[in-house]
Amino acid sequence: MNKPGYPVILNIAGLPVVVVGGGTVAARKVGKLLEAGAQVTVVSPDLAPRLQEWAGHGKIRWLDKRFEPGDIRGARLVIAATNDPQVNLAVYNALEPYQWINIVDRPDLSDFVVPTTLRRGKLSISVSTSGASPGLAKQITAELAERYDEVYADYVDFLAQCRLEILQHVSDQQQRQRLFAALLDPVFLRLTREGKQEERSARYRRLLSTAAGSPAGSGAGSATAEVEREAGQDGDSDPALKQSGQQQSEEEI
Ligand SMILES: C[C@@]1(CC(=O)O)C2=NC(=C\c3[nH]c(c(CCC(=O)O)c3CC(=O)O)Cc3[nH]c(c(CC(=O)O)c3CCC(=O)O)/C=C3\N/C(=C\2)[C@@H](CCC(=O)O)[C@]3(C)CC(=O)O)/[C@H]1CCC(=O)O
Ligand SMILES: NC(=O)c1ccc[n+]([C@@H]2O[C@H](COP(=O)([O-])OP(=O)(O)OC[C@H]3O[C@@H](n4cnc5c(N)ncnc54)[C@H](O)[C@@H]3O)[C@@H](O)[C@H]2O)c1
Repeated sequence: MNKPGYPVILNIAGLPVVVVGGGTVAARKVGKLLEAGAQVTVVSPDLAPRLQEWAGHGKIRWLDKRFEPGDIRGARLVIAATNDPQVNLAVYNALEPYQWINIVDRPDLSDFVVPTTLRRGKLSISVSTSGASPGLAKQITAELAERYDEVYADYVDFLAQCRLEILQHVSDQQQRQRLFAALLDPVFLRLTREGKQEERSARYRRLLSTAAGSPAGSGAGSATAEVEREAGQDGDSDPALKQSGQQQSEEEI
């Protein structure tokens, strides 16, 4: 890869992936593939302990043999992860045009490289140096792990739920954008961190009722009321918010 590449999150669930090699690096790649729900086959005359465990539990298919070109037939993704550059090159040469390959010792020939990824529920933070320094990518991810801690999993679920409700029930575009921006007020993260889910929810309802009351929101008023009815809560409208119609900072709310 000479260019920075095109970052994506692949939906690989249920699709066949072949990993050639059964060492430490192969085990790391397989771990991420299993998290994504891929159907993994490992081709190798031996397996690292984690791979042995997965094979023992039927989580991966193991072909106990040295690589041959027919082993990658039908795979959507292929990972060449042996410690023998000639074998890795042989895997590359066996590819069909529709197959995408990651060669762990040849980023220059690879169709894709794997970033480090920090996961917090639905939040994924991936870091890549495009092969320049995988160690640095790992270090930066460790720093981000402190800043974006486990609380973010619940916080992102909350944002997703609110966003879905707003998309379903608020038809006015400007009104939606204002609500989405207001949802990102740090107060919602703080309340999540403090375990105050009820207060968080009340504030969200207040935000909705404010939107319903503001002049720009008049077109969305009934829809917003519908969201509140469904949630079984009254909108506790906040006059300060109603007046400004702007996103409020944590101090202002
Ligand atoms: C991010 C991560 C994801 C993963 O593998 O899941 C990943 N490498 C990780 C760790 C790591 N890799 C290496 C070290 C030792 C320190 C060092 O050398 O820096 C460490 C650190 C450690 O292990 O602690 C050595 C290394 N890596 C590559 C080569 C070959 C070469 O460069 O030619 C060599 C030299 C081998 C040799 O000695 O000859 C190549 C690749 N490694 C990549 C990904 C891709 C580019 C990623 C990017 O920069 O964006 C790329 C191009 C291809 C690919 O594998 O996709 C994972 C972090 C997992 C985590 O978060 O824990
Ligand atoms: N991309 C990365 O993140 C990264 C990190 C470190 C090292 N590396 C590179 O990855 C290579 C593998 O590292 P490792 O620590 O997993 O090595 P390892 O020695 O632990 O494992 C190598 C595996 O390849 C298998 N193998 C060898 N020949 C084979 C063949 N013909 N067919 C099938 N399987 C075969 C071995 O049986 C073994 O299971 C290293 O040589 C290095 O070049 C890449």
